[in-house]
Parts: sequence; structure tokens; C-alpha cells
Amino acid sequence: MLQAINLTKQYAPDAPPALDSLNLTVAPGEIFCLLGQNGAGKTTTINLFLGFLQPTSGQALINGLTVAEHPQETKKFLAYLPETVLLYPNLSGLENLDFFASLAGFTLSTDELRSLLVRAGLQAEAHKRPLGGYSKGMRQKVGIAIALTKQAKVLLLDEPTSGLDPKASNEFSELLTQLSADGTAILMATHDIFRSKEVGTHIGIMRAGHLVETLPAADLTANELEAIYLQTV
Ligand SMILES: Nc1ncnc2c1ncn2[C@@H]1O[C@H](COP(=O)(O)OP(=O)(O)OP(=O)(O)O)[C@@H](O)[C@H]1O
Repeated sequence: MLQAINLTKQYAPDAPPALDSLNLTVAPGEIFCLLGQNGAGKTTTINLFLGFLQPTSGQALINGLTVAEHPQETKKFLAYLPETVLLYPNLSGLENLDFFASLAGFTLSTDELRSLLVRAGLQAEAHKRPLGGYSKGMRQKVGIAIALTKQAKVLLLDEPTSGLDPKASNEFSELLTQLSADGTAILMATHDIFRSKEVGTHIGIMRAGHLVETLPAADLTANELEAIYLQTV
């Protein structure tokens, strides 16, 4: 479970807060999609949960532990997928996964590594090819497989489907739905209103550091969500 309590971040004393008193809870099995224009504070929110940033005030909690006070313990519950996953181009997908899994403390057999790549949607014929020849969507799938390795209780995603084609994006949504059904709490920053509606259980709309709307996704059509978004930002 993931919780923000009056979470605030001001990058400079004379600047307005990039995030202002955010209150948010993402329970196991929920997918909370954060929408908002460029600069609204979505990445700042994710970076506070990751412990990459210290809050100016308020708290980011993961499974009841404050990230600022328990940076190592909270990271054990987390997996993170950024917009662009940084991997080694000369290694294959399989070798990249093996390397990052071992960095995270997991020793997996080739069969286990392959089944994680398949679960992430990467076709078997690509597993042994150098990653330098992969498309963005294929690299993103290796990133997903790395995140799956940790069997994390909380998944943080920052525009993970940006640049993916509709089929890859759809497969990604299906995977998120499966993970949430297994009890993972998911927070995803995105610009994709349609996917948010498809995959999200809750939709939050941010404007200038404030979470101005929180909506249950089931109550809305994608068109209604788009109309609310356009009125809000
Ligand atoms: N390291 C930083 N130093 C100073 N200001 C920053 C820093 N990072 C972000 N900001 C500012 O904080 C505000 C929120 O930025 P943030 O990256 O969280 O927005 P975002 O909603 O993720 O935007 P995008 O959709 O473009 O990714 C912006 O005004 C941005 O300029």
C-alpha cells in the first residue's frame, strides 16, 4: 500500500511548490493513474515515493513506512519503470534481465528468466538478440520483466507507455491488470487518458502541484474523462 500525507515538495525557497499537500492512498489491487499537463508534479510525486527526493514537508509511506526514514526497507517493496529504461545495448534481453535480477539479489535459471520475458510480452526469438537492435517497446518489455523479478507489492510507473504502439500499449495494460489482480498497488503517471480509463481503478488529475480531482474510473467513459480533464487542467 502506498500513501501520501500532506506530501509537499518545493525545489527552491522562492519557487512555488512543485507538489502541494498531496493526500493519496493506493491500496493493494488498485491502479491509480495520475494525469496532468507537463510540469503538474507527477514525476515529483513518483520520485518522492522512490526516495530520489526528500519532501519539504509531509510524508510518503510505503506499507506504512515513511520513505524518508526507511529508504532501504521501502525500496524492497517497490519496482519502478521509467519512461525510458536504461539497459546495456551489447547484451541480449536475457543477459540484461539476468544482470539486473542479480543486482536485485535474485539468481534465476535461464528458464525462469525466459518465462519472465515471455510474461512481459517479449517474443522468444528476441531473447538472445543484442538489445541494441530492439524497438522501444521491446526494451520496455525487458524493463517490465526486471520489475516482475522483484515480485514487488508496489509498482511505480512514469509514462511507461509513451512511444509504444497501440498493441504493445494494450498488452502492457493487460499485464498491469493481472498484477493488480494479484494484489499489487500501482501508481502510474501518464498522458494517456484512454489507457487510464481502460486500466485504472482511480484517476487523479493534477494541476500546478495540486491533485484537483480523484475519480473512480468505472464511473466514466473515456470521453467523459477527457472532458473533465480538459476542464480541469
Ligand atoms: N530538479 C528540479 N529542480 C527544480 N524544479 C524542478 C525539478 N524537477 C521538477 N521541477 C519543477 O517542478 C514542477 C513539476 O515537475 P514534474 O517533473 O514533477 O512534472 P510532471 O507532471 O511530471 O511533468 P511531465 O508531464 O512533463 O513529465 C515543474 O514546474 C518543474 O519545472
